[in-house]
Amino acid sequence: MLLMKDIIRDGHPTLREVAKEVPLPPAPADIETLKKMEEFLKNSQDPVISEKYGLRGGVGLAAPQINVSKRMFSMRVTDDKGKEYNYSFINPKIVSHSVEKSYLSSGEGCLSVDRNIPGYVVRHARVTVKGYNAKGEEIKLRLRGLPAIVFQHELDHLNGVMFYDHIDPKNPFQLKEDATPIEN
Ligand SMILES: CC(C)(C)[C@H](NC(=O)Nc1cc(F)cc(F)c1)C(=O)N(CC(=O)NO)CC1CCCC1
Ligand SMILES: [Zn+2]
Repeated sequence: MLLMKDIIRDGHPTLREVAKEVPLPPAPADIETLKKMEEFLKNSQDPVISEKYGLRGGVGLAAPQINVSKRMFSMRVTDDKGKEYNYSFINPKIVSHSVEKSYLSSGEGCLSVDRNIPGYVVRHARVTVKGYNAKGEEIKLRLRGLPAIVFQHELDHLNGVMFYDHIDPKNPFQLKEDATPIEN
């Protein structure tokens, strides 16, 4: 099982690489990697297992964070209506997005960043996304709220972008046009 020691931290060059497209249908090794990422998120959200192994409660994990520079990530998050989004994406893309913006009112963190970085990360409020699952089937979803934020945060990792790249150090809590806060 993946542990926190398997997650590379800010400063590791892989986090700044543009990850490579995954050939389809996915190879067994890639499917195995995705399964381990899904398992990590599940374990990290389990009160007993996360406590026993010291896992931070993760809602998303991108392959570059375990030093695999490939375009895939897993997300495991519930929206404000209690709908679960447990998806692993291979070669994910945003195909369209809203003009409106939103942000986590508590700011963002990252499993690969061991310090608090205050500030708002303004993202698209709604995104239409597509990718492939571990079976190589196309997935197309419309996301909003926390699932939309998680998708965009994980996609950034595939492009070598960290959440704090979006924060203006001179005015970290500045809000461009009326962005909608997502409370958590
Ligand atoms: C880094 C950590 C704080 C563990 C973060 N968890 C998180 O934000 N949980 C959360 C947020 C809510 F808004 C409501 C709720 F119920 C739980 C996380 O997993 N990630 C994943 C990550 O680092 N992926 O690379 C960071 C999140 C920041 C915004 C989206 C993902
Ligand atoms: Zn992250």
